Amino acid sequence: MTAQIKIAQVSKIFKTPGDDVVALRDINLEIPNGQFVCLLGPSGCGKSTLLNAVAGFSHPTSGSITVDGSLIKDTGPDRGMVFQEYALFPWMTVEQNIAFGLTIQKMPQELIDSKVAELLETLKLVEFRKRFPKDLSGGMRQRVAIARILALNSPIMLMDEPFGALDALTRRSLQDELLKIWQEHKKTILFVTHSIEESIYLADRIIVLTYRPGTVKRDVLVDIPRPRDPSSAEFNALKRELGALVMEEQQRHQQAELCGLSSD
Ligand SMILES: Nc1ncnc2c1ncn2[C@@H]1O[C@H](COP(=O)(O)OP(=O)(O)OP(=O)(O)O)[C@@H](O)[C@H]1O
Repeated sequence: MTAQIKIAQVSKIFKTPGDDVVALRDINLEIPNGQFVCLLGPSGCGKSTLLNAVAGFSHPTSGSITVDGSLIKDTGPDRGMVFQEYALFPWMTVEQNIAFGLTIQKMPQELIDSKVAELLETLKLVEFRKRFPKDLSGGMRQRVAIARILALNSPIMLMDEPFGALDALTRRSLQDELLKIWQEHKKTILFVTHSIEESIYLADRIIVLTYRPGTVKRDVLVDIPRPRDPSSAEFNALKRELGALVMEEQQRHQQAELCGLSSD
């Protein structure tokens, strides 16, 4: 399956009692099939707002988002979302959580069973299949969340800081698994992070956003062969370059907060 996301002149304004918050302004992005794209920027620059608009959870105030030429009006099976907070059903076991979307689609039971068995294998969850989410570590829960999205076979995976709450080792091992899955299943991935290192480790392309309003500050193609070595010179050169860009936005954020405080 193939997909292409086209974001054209997208702006998003949140109306609040005090003020209007311009979260995104005139975002233009074209994401080809199979590209791994990271949205990078400090807190509040609109990363989640943009991802939610692509997911169809909320609508842009102006502009349009299309997938394969069709306007996004709602959520859809072509776009699977993985959140930071492991959105699993607590009353279902691991295998029931993974099977959920397929059951809803009324897939024949033998097909569901074989699909779930394959995903349990891929995500190294076989021995945990009868457990409930509360009896799993954060890393395990996130594996289940990823398996659940893969079960639906969405050509596009939308991921909102999925590894943000994990320790460094678990995070690296899930990043490696995600890269493997992405290469094997040829997904298009839009991945939100505020970790510069994570974005360089994972992405084909990094979109740095400005702080309020969120606009595209830099569109960077990452031309480093995989597997990428975070201690290599080219990795560190890019890290410094992106670090300077993100820092500028971080400072704008702090200044905006200080101005807000002094006007209180
Ligand atoms: N429902 C809402 N109502 C009002 N303002 C909102 C709403 N949702 C987001 N915002 C504002 O829009 C801006 C962008 O928020 P968003 O959550 O997209 O940023 P982010 O880059 O994902 O940040 P973080 O990394 O902290 O999640 C922020 O200033 C935020 O306060």
